[in-house]
Amino acid sequence: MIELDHVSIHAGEFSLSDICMQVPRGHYAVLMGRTGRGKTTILESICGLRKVTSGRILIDGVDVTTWLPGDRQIGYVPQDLALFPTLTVGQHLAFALRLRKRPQSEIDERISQLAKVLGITSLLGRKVDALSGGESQRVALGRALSFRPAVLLLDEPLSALDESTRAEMHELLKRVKETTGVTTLHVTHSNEEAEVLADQRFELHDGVLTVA
Ligand SMILES: Nc1ncnc2c1ncn2[C@@H]1O[C@H](COP(=O)(O)OP(=O)(O)OP(=O)(O)O)[C@@H](O)[C@H]1O
Repeated sequence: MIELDHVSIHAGEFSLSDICMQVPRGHYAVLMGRTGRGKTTILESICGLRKVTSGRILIDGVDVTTWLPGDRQIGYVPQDLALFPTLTVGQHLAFALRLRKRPQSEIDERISQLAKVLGITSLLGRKVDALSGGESQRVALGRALSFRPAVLLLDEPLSALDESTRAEMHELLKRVKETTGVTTLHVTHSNEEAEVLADQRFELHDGVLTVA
């Protein structure tokens, strides 16, 4: 479960006040709203990349407001993906598990399982710089899911893709939702995406978050 309890956030001149949100465990929620309204700011606060000035953030009932990002068990796919140019696809899938000092046999098994689910087995040895947009999205999603996070945050993951790749990614995200049951918050501008994927829809307008 993701819970924002009367959260306020300041970023330079921009601020959000008294934001409340609840995404029950296993739900797939989308967050919509016009550009510059603070959707990314909310995701960054949930994963700990941005401090909140008041209120609490809870993950599965635990108050993580002051926790470091790495301790929150959150998988995050940022808008620009932030792939590592010097690492291969396989090393991206292994990254979070190596940080957590998981045994090599477990890492190998997880890489092979994830690559199969994401359809990127043939890319495992490739560097990421020459991947297509859809392939890069799959790698970023794999890196975020690798350590079986409690929560997955997706920031406009499909906006740069062509229509048929987007449709493939919708199917993939639906499969991830069904097979992992990970609680997901997905920022999008696409009504179609919301219709295909969402159990729950939030809209952010002029600093007010509403359930649509
Ligand atoms: N570090 C910062 N300093 C000053 N202003 C900031 C900072 N970070 C974000 N902002 C401002 O906060 C506002 C909200 O930005 P944010 O990226 O959260 O919006 P968004 O709803 O995700 O937009 P988009 O749909 O275009 O991605 C914007 O006006 C942005 O310029």
